[in-house]
Amino acid sequence: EGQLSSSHPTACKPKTYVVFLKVHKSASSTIMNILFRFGETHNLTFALPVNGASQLGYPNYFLAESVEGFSSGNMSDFNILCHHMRFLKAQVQRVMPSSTFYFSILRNPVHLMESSFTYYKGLSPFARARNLEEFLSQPAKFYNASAHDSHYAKNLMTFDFGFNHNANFSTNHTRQMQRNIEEAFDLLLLSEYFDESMVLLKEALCWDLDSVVSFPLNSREGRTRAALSESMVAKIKSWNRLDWAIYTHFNRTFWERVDRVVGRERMKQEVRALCERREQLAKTCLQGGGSVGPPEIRDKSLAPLQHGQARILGYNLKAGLDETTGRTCRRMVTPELQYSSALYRRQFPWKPVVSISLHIPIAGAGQRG
Ligand SMILES: Nc1ncnc2c1ncn2[C@@H]1O[C@H](COP(=O)(O)OS(=O)(=O)O)[C@@H](OP(=O)(O)O)[C@H]1O
Repeated sequence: EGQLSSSHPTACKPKTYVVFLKVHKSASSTIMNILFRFGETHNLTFALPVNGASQLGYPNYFLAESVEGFSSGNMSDFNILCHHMRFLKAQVQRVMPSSTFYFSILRNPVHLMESSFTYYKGLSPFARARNLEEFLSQPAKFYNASAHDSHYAKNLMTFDFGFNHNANFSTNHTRQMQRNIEEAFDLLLLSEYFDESMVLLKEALCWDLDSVVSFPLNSREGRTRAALSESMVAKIKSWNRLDWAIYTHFNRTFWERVDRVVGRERMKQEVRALCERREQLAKTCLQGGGSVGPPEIRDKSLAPLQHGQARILGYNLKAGLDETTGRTCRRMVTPELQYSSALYRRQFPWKPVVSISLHIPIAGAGQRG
């Protein structure tokens, strides 16, 4: 256990009321794992989707009633809300206390869309396009703005934050969105600067380094990643103009915050410490020290959901770990659906778990929770 903990004395008090808007395809599953572990090890209560579902009513707007225990009034003190939702603050505030810390993460829309295309290839906007290049050459041929799953193909971040992903671009409109997000959230992170983001997060939450160390989850194998030409990059930016405006704005405020809160020099040191800790844990926990493709995953309870044309990597744990180390390591590599079900069983042992439902809609099958 000594090998696994590194605690620093701190003057602040760790925050334990947290909302994380889990924006799709933005490293959000890795952050969710961090929150799951912190909540589980500190005995906190999660605002989990009703009936053990994997999302909070998505793609419909979030409703307090989609949280298990809320309607019945059996449960009134929720600490962490972090499953996929379409954000609606007024509803979230019905569940969470006013002192709650709100944060989310953004990703460069170019990479986000490339990831989304591969992962959601079966959905209606993408199903008929042979590849992303073909989709981008004639989006109008494939994209129907009123399709129930259209947001996966356009301005996905805008949609997840609760705005209209098909709205026309105007500077006024994007300013308004940025302002609304700024008012609703205490911290916006960036997937491209994941480690710097974790440093900002631990500072803001007053958590220690070990609480924010993670292994990347939900990562695709390199060969399912499409190369993007300059012209494709330009097309993705203009197709996702609202997302681009949000991303560039919060990219700027991110670095302003780094300068204000941490400073570049200390940031470098903190990131180094985080990387060292991750490498140390990888050596301790992981067979081969890193991720493996789906067929190589031996323990099927640790296999991540495979979807669309993406091949999602997973991990094998080293054999012979002692009990405490094994438990810590296992938590770090447990995929979202399995971990979420385990938390549901822990919180509602008397309720039957219906099934581990897919967290993505199937084309033509309507909306799923
Ligand atoms: N630590 C870290 N740093 C940077 N990027 C990371 C990290 N962890 C996960 N990822 C990448 O995030 C993508 C998956 O995002 P999500 O987990 O949000 O997807 S999902 O919407 O919940 O299915 C997925 O992107 P793609 O591989 O491009 O598909 C992951 O590789």
